[in-house]
Amino acid sequence: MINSDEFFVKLEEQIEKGFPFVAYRKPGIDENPEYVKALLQQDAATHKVADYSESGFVFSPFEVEKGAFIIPPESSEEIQTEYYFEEDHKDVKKVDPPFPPNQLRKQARVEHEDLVQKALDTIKEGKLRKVVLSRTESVQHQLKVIGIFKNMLKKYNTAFVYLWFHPATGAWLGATPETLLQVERNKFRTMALAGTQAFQESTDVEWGEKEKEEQQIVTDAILENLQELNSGAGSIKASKPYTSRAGNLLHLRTDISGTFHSNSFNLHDLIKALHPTPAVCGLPKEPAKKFILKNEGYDREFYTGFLGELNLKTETKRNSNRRNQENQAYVSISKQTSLYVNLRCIKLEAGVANLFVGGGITAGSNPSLEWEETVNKSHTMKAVLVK
Ligand SMILES: C=C(O[C@H]1C=CC=C(C(=O)O)[C@@H]1O)C(=O)O
Repeated sequence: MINSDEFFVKLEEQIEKGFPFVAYRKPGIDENPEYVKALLQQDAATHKVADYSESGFVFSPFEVEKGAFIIPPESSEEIQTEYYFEEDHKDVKKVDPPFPPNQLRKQARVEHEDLVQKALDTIKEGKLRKVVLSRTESVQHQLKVIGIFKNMLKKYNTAFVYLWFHPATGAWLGATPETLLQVERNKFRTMALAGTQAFQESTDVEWGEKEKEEQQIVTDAILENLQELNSGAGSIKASKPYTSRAGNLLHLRTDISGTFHSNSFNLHDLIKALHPTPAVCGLPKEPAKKFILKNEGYDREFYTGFLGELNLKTETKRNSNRRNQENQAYVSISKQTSLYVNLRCIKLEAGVANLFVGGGITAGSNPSLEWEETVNKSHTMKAVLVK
């Protein structure tokens, strides 16, 4: 454990040297949200994932076939610090930087609404049931990359918060509420997260039919894909859908977990079965992906890809006996995979932050409400770009 000033200086030094690194904090109060970890690669080499038997921190684009990056622990220094979430930072201010100019915003609105309308027409023709459509927005920012990362850590304690830097990808940051996959031995967990409304003081809210359906499509598709993969072996459980908060937003969420018989378990197959879920792509998967690539009109790059620890050896210290006066601790070492969907993310370029926002379109969608939803989602990122 090093102090946080030293930790952030080390990240800055990596950027100066042009060496890849990732710094991140996992979500959840019971999983020590105050620990921020980093893997600092000791050279500028590019490592790519071949078959997911590798170990390290993986960073995959939406189109996995373009190749996922990995930072391997054996070429990296691992550091850790404590950095606290600040209660008084948790309200997400509606920050609206004066950029892009109004004219461009109007144009962006028209373009997004036209795109949604095109999806609605395709849904009506029966070619798609759901498609997730997104856009990117460029915003000027006053803070340096480390300052933006600190803001994310302070504001979003229930998200997976990260800063990734690689000379081949540039700097990406995010605070994502969505787990793609967690695996320990032959147990796994995932979630179906979809449906959005603005948070207004309470998580005890009603959901419309459109949001319920949009989320149910994600749950059903995940369960179906997992069952096919598992061919009846082991068990898969799903919770009831419930409301989950992510900054200034609320989503509908179903937790899914299961076990595989160890001999039928292959991490790569599991990832292929899940990514991209209809929470970021659509249903049926292939036509939805084609629609996105053909019509969105920009390259998603790493937005709606996934990232996180892959087969990473993790030490957990536990007290062997709480009443033991000597407070003896034992260390258990396990291989962990914790992957998250890259949502609510920013790609930083000199002076400009590119934000990525999208939403699920089904037969019940309304183009202007879909635009509003992307605007609401953009506040998650805009709020960390200012002092
Ligand atoms: C695609 C995004 O969110 C997904 C995750 C949660 C809720 C969503 C929705 O309500 O449409 C999206 O499926 C995004 O934030 O850019």
